[in-house]
Amino acid sequence: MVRAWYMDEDEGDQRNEHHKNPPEFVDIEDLKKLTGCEYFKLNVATLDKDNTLKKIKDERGYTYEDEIVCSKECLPNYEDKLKMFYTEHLHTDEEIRLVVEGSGYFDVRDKNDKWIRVEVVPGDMLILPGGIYHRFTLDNKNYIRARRFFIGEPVWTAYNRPSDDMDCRKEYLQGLQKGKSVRAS
Ligand SMILES: CSCCC(=O)/C(O)=C/O
Ligand SMILES: [Fe+2]
Repeated sequence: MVRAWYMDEDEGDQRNEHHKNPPEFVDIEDLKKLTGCEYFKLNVATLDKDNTLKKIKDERGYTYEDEIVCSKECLPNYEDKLKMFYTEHLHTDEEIRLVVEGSGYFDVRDKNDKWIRVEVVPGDMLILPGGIYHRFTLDNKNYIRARRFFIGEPVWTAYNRPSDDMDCRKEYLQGLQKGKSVRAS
């Protein structure tokens, strides 16, 4: 099962786990309520043979798909990209990632603006709603390979915080208050 926890305030190495003392874990139902993030566990070995991924894609309208590899060797402008990923930002649309190899951390702000760290490993499909403030970092193993999905033509634009006046941000916050799942704007 995916692991998620509230982060400490330590400014040290972003690739460490950053647990509070004592650790405060967040289960998947609470993650959804607190952030609007959705999660599916898939079997990487049978991904293209079983119907689970296809069903999710069809139901959610994901028509675009590609793959990203984050490693020194494979990611052009590696250092700059990683800095960009770890700068708090939002997107107008969902950010959908399915990890197929390696691992990393997505940090998402909860409804009280606290950081929750979500550890992603192979088989984890994490869906961040449009309008949520978040960031991503590799862990100490420095490698992740993930499939990215999108509804229609992909838009990767990141809007750094503060972007509170954006419609997608306002809609996200309204949806969160009503306890609704928030999707793309
Ligand atoms: C594992 S995917 C790399 C991170 C990324 O694509 C992104 O947009 C972070 O916000
Ligand atoms: Fe992002």
